[in-house]
Amino acid sequence: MATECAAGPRVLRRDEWDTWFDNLVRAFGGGGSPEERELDRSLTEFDRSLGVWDAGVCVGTAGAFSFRMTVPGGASVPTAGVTMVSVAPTHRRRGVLTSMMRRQLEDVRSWGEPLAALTASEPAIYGRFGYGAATSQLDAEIDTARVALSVPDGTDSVRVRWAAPADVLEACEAVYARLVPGRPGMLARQPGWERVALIDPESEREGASALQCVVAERDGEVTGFARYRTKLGWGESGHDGTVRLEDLAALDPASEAALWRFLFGIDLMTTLTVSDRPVDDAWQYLVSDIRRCRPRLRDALYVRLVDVGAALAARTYLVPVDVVVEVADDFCPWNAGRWRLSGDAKGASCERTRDAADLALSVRELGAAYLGGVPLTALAAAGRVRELRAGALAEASVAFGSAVAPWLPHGF
Ligand SMILES: CC(=O)SCCNC(=O)CCNC(=O)[C@H](O)C(C)(C)COP(=O)(O)OP(=O)(O)OC[C@H]1O[C@@H](n2cnc3c(N)ncnc32)[C@H](O)[C@@H]1OP(=O)(O)O
Repeated sequence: MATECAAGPRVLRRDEWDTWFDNLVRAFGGGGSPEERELDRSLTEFDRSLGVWDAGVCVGTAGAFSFRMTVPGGASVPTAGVTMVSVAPTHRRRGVLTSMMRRQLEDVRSWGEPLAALTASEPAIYGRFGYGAATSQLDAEIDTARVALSVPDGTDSVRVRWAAPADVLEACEAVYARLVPGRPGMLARQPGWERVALIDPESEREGASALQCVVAERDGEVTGFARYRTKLGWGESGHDGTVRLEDLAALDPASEAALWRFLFGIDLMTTLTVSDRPVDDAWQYLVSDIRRCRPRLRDALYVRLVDVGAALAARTYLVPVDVVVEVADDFCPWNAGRWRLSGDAKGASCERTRDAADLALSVRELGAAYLGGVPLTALAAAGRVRELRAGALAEASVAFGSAVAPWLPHGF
């Protein structure tokens, strides 16, 4: 009965983790390998995890990793990485999730973290809690037998070397760390998270090989890496294998191109599948036939401004902007009202004001636009942003942009 959960969400104790996690596994329909379970246990931040209990049985789970996320301008902003959300099938649609989201956002605010972010199992769930879809991911299925790649000057000076993923992890992490400040949405690596990339249970491979790795090197220095799998296939006309890219990062265009050239050219493979890539990923501009790459977009990172003033002041703006925004936020009423945002490419301030509003929007739209991946003009065209002073929409929309597409390289 709903009344038995009246105590509401409370912080998870260490000795409760197994039953708490079992609820999560059941809610997701089962699955997961022992390796992944142990990794999830080690990454759980107990004092930031909530459970709901009914007559001694766990019926609700939610966690909030302590991440730092890059925002436009390059600042690394404390961000609650909302995760492991589940409600027992026996207790759904009674407000258990709502109670956890309410408690969690109050906690995040009290920790002084201006942002919360998540990837959603279903896009319909989190808008009501003020999360906006802020990034898209690019997926593609590239016909490498027919699509050619033209690489930039300097590519031949990059050496591509095979390596066991664990042996080069440190060098790959160094590449990742150098890229983090340059792209909104990227997360600074927290201790333990480097292991996520190496978890490779056979049960999750779907018939493909174990994880492979190549590094790009110039003058003995690692300048990029790609992790991938191969799956051999034979059709009536011969080989028909697939390369499945898991992860790729590079510090310069030639290293990037060298890695893509390697992936396009593996013998016996005719398809390269890529997923979770940034929408401005470089390979799209190297290929001879983008149509045969079958690119697709999907919603990826959802962002919630937990403290509107601090969040808007933490990023920079592509062009000078001075606007008053009227924010609606029923779920976190401390954000509601008018804010004057003044900023440029060097910095910004965002303070409460009694001045007349130039734009009106909900905190969900602000979350969608925050990383610069969704134009305010597009949201206005959908009726989600209202312009109250002529010219304010164009001014703010350009200012909120990002020179580099925001991207979350991995889920959490
Ligand atoms: C960040 C992450 O971890 S994402 C993972 C989320 N978890 C899952 O997908 C696991 C499987 N699903 C579940 O565990 C549950 O269905 C949950 C967590 C999605 C929802 O939990 P519930 O306790 O049923 O949600 P709650 O009762 O608070 O619902 C609040 C509102 O959201 C709506 N809602 C809840 N789930 C969904 C959904 N999947 N799709 C659409 N609407 C939904 C409800 O209808 C309700 O709407 P209302 O306020 O208009 O009445």
